[in-house]
Order: sequence, then structure tokens, then C-alpha cells
Amino acid sequence: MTAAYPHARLRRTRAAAWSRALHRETMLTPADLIWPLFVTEGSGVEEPIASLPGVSRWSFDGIAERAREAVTLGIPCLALFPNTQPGRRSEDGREALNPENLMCQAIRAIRDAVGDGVGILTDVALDPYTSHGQDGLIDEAGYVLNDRTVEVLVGQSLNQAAAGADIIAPSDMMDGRIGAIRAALEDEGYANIQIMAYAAKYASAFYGPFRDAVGSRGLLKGDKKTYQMDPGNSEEALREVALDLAEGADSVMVKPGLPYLDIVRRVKERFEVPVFAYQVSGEYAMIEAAAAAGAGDRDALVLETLLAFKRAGCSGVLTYHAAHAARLLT
Ligand SMILES: NCc1[nH]cc(CCC(=O)O)c1CC(=O)O
Ligand SMILES: [Mg+2]
Repeated sequence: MTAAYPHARLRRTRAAAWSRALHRETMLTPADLIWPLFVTEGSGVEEPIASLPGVSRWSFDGIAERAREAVTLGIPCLALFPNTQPGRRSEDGREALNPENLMCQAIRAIRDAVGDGVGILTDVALDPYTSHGQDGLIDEAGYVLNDRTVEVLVGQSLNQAAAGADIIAPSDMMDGRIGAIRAALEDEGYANIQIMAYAAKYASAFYGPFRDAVGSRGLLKGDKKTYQMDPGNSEEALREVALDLAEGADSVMVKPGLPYLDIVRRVKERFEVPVFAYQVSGEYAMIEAAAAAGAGDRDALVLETLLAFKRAGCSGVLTYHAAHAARLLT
């Protein structure tokens, strides 16, 4: 044991700004951020999303512009989510396999704009492409079929890989998809494409604004509780992570973020692998609403919450505040 009061005074090192800087254990930099972007059709289009104030869907030219901004801001990675046109959504989500879908075109627009100046993370799941808003194929009763969905997810992953994705990020929570996708990537010569597995993704009430952004909120009947995790579970998250790592994931994701930092910590301590968190749409909206209501300073709320992810053990955070935070940090 070290000295006790009055020899030990923890306030000593807090007394001056220089000393607080010197003793700070955790740092947040723009390199810790992944910036999610919503893609829509057309050109010169910016569609604000009402439930995500400050976030818009962009057509390819706008996506390319955001990529240039990311390079300037030092944000290393973009995550893409499409708002598929209603006419291209179907029961089986086959638009996910179209080499000309919004995701693939956005990948190419980013490459044309900045080359490999940013990493491109692509979401694998069928919800932006299905007419029923579920992440996979369903039977007559509406149950999401695991193994048949995995086959489609493999095709979706290869489609994204061919378009130039750097990180394949399955967010669907089907069993066995990481192993199937990894095997297919190896077979097709994509040995260096990363997989970031949404390993512990919970059936959360915080996803509402995202479903508006990709246009699936009105389509979704029921919930996703037969595949996403129960918020009461923590041991199960470790099991999910163990399986995804064994199947070939390079890094794992915990989602949502702030209410699940205990999971981040347990995963980091147990596995010592790169762990990421997704500060989801409802969390973003909550911070924006709090700031708008005068309940706190927006910039301070943003930086404190993002720093908390780093302190909990995250290598990085997927956040809609990425660009704003990076501007505050540079
Ligand atoms: N594959 C679905 C998916 N991918 C990312 C999010 C939510 C992200 C957010 O709320 O920001 C969701 C929503 C869901 O599971 O219904
Ligand atoms: Mg799993």
C-alpha cells in the first residue's frame, strides 16, 4: 500500500492543467473514430434525417465529399449504410447481391475520390434490402432462417469485397456467418479483407433513428429478439465473441455502446483482441436532445462519452458524431 492522507493527496496531480494532461491515462484522437454514412440515389442529394438531427443521407457525390473531409480530419474509416429504393426491396433481399447497388457504387465513389486514404467498412445484413425489414430470409411464420440467410450473407460479402470494401462487418447475428464468410473470402482470393464481427449485438430500443435512415422502420413487423441478444445477458456475449474469433474475425464489435460498456470491458479483459463499439443512433439522438434541452454542453457531452469508450477498452468507436468530434480534437 502507498501512503495515506495527508501524505497522499490525489488532488495534487489535478491542481493544474499541465499536470492533468501529464497524468491522463486515456486519450481520444480522430484516429479512434469510424464515421457512418447513409447512401441514397441521385446526384447532388442531401436528405436530412428528422430523428437524427445533423445527419443526412448523401448521394454518391456527397459521399465522395465526406470521404475527402474524413481524410482532412484524420478519420481513418467510413461505414456505409444504404437507403435502398422501395422498388428494389424484396422478400429475399436480392438487391444485396447486385454489383450496382448503392453500397457498391458508394465504395467506388470513395475510391475515386480518395484512393485508399480511408478504410471502407461495409455492413452485412439484409434489412436495408428486404421488404419486411428483417436482417435475413423469413419463413411463413416470419421466423428468420439462419442457414439460408448465411448463404445470402456470403454472397453479399463477396459482392462488397469485389467492389473494394476493406472491412466486412456482419451485423446480422446469424450463427456461423463469420466462418462461412471467412472461408469464401479465402477461396475468392480476398485473404487481406478484414472481418469486424458485430459479435455482441443486443435487441435494443436504441436503433429507431437508424431504421428511419435506411427506410426499414415502417416495414419491420415485430422485433429482432430471435437473433439479437437479450439485454440481460453478459456471459452469452463472451460466448458470441469466442465463436466469432474462432471463425476468423479480426476484431469484434459491441452494440449499442454506452449502456453496454461493461460488455466492452469484459470482452477486452477476456480476449485481448481489438474491440470496437457502436454508439448507435438512439444514443446520438439522446445526446443531441439533451444538448438542445439545455441539459448539458453538446461538445463536452460528445467528447466525454467518446472518451469513455476508449477508457472501457475500445480500439475505436463507430459514431455519428465522428466528424464533429474530429473537428473538436484538431
Ligand atoms: N443490420 C441492422 C443494423 N445495423 C446497424 C443498426 C443500428 C445502428 C444504429 O442504431 O445506429 C441496425 C439496426 C437493427 O438491428 O435493426
Ligand atoms: Mg454469433
